[in-house]
Amino acid sequence: MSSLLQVKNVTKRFGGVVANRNVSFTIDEKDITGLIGPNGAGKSTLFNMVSAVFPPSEGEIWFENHKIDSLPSHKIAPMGISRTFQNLQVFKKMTVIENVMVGLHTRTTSSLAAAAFRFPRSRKEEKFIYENAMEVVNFVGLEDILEVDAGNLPLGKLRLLELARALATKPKLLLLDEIAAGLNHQETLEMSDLILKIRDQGVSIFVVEHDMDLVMKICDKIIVLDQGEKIAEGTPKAVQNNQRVIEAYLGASDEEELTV
Ligand SMILES: Nc1ncnc2c1ncn2[C@@H]1O[C@H](COP(=O)(O)OP(=O)(O)OP(=O)(O)O)[C@@H](O)[C@H]1O
Repeated sequence: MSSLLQVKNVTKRFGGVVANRNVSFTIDEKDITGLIGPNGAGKSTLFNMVSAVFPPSEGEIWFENHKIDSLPSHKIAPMGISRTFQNLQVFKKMTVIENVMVGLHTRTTSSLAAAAFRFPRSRKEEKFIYENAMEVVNFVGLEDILEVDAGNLPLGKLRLLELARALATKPKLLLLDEIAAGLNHQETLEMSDLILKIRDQGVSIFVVEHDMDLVMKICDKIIVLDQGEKIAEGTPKAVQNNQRVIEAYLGASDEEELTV
């Protein structure tokens, strides 16, 4: 199996705070890779660097044959990297289908102005965008609420909409930022199945997640951070039995649990 993404000796400093120190790992094709660690371990910082929210202070990030660590986020989306946000980036006054269609504009060439004036070329693009949006809406199971405003949706449906928006650009690498946060048990199970279904379509997935049940169930490989450093990497079982990992979680707050 070849690696799709390589994180090489990445360090991130915020002033005097070292949020990540010398972290290296790879994400392999068609794998689900999880990123876990106690509060403040540096998960969000690492995730944000992989999705080009900000660059590392030191080290490199490679996607396929491209060095992406100093690219802006709008440049990595067309390369095939897409992410969801824990704090949901949906437009509340737009319908479900409109939200997904807006997400697809990054992949088309006409400007928004051209789309607004409905030039012939943009009409063709609009059809393309609509059909692609419908495909992902069906895939995540939101087809019955196409015309409902996002602002009227419960959290479970909003998380599916956020996922649909990220999937619409047909990523090779999908980054999921706490996609199960706030979901009930049944919704979390459905989300796990959906993530596995996405992987079965050939997409590599990188998840940062507090829900250990979900992580242990779906991940092929887990990276564990503690105080900014990678302390373990391996299968869910290996990581769960790793002494350093157990100690890191035992030293963490009561909210954090490694057991499943
Ligand atoms: N913009 C920033 N400026 C200064 N310090 C930061 C910034 N972002 C993160 N940090 C610090 O970097 C460290 C790692 O934070 P980070 O949010 O990446 O951890 P985390 O594992 O995602 O935590 P949590 O599970 O609580 O979300 C923390 O000490 C945090 O206070």
